[in-house]
Amino acid sequence: MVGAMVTVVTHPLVQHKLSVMRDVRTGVKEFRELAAEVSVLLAYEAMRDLELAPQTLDTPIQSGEFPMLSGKKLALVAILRAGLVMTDAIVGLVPAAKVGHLGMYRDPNTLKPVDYYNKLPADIAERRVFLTDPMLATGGSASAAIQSLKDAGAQSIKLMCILAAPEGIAVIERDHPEVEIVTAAIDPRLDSHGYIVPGLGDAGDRIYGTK
Ligand SMILES: O=P(O)(O)OC[C@H]1O[C@H](OP(=O)(O)OP(=O)(O)O)[C@H](O)[C@@H]1O
Ligand SMILES: O=c1cc[nH]c(=O)[nH]1
Ligand SMILES: [Mg+2]
Repeated sequence: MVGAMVTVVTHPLVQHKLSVMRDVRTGVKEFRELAAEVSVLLAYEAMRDLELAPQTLDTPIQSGEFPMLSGKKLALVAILRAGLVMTDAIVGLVPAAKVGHLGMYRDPNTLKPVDYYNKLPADIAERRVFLTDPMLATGGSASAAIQSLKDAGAQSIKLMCILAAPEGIAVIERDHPEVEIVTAAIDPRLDSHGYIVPGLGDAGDRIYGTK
């Protein structure tokens, strides 16, 4: 734990995979696969507090009471494009989750997020929401996405990212202090173009090969 609301997943597998993602020599296919693997490992931590309730069932040997997921249902929401690789991977762990999409790109001049799509589960107010975006840089995109979720009625939101900058964390803590952040690492700073330093480059471009 760094601040009260930020969890850095320091597991060696996560840290190793993130370092390979950072490597400029890592190609699109491997980068995308690693992003998916890291996302599942982040979800393992982000979902640590899911509720369990005992259920009676029969094993082939004997009946008994065993813990099963209970409580609020889940929603995974991707900030497009790059968050999509994360929800696609995590939904394999929690197949009953509904998946929402928020289309948003960062204007390269103003660094402000531009909305272009919003499709969320109709019952999002009743679900625990895990919002995904690999990069939390200035925090503008994630903060706007969280606001869209709140406007749609979401009550419980966790933000999952692969890499965060202190500036982005500060914006989320300022705008949405109740939102927990789960990340694989916090890098020292942003550059003058709003890129995380040392970072891993442009996540969307590295996932989809668009540069
Ligand atoms: O914290 P911020 O300063 O808002 O920056 C982070 C955003 O920038 C990237 O998306 P981008 O705008 O490149 O869109 P893309 O995913 O479609 O490539 C990234 O995936 C985040 O959504
Ligand atoms: O470093 C950064 C910052 C924003 N978006 C990215 O994809 N990478
Ligand atoms: Mg991008």
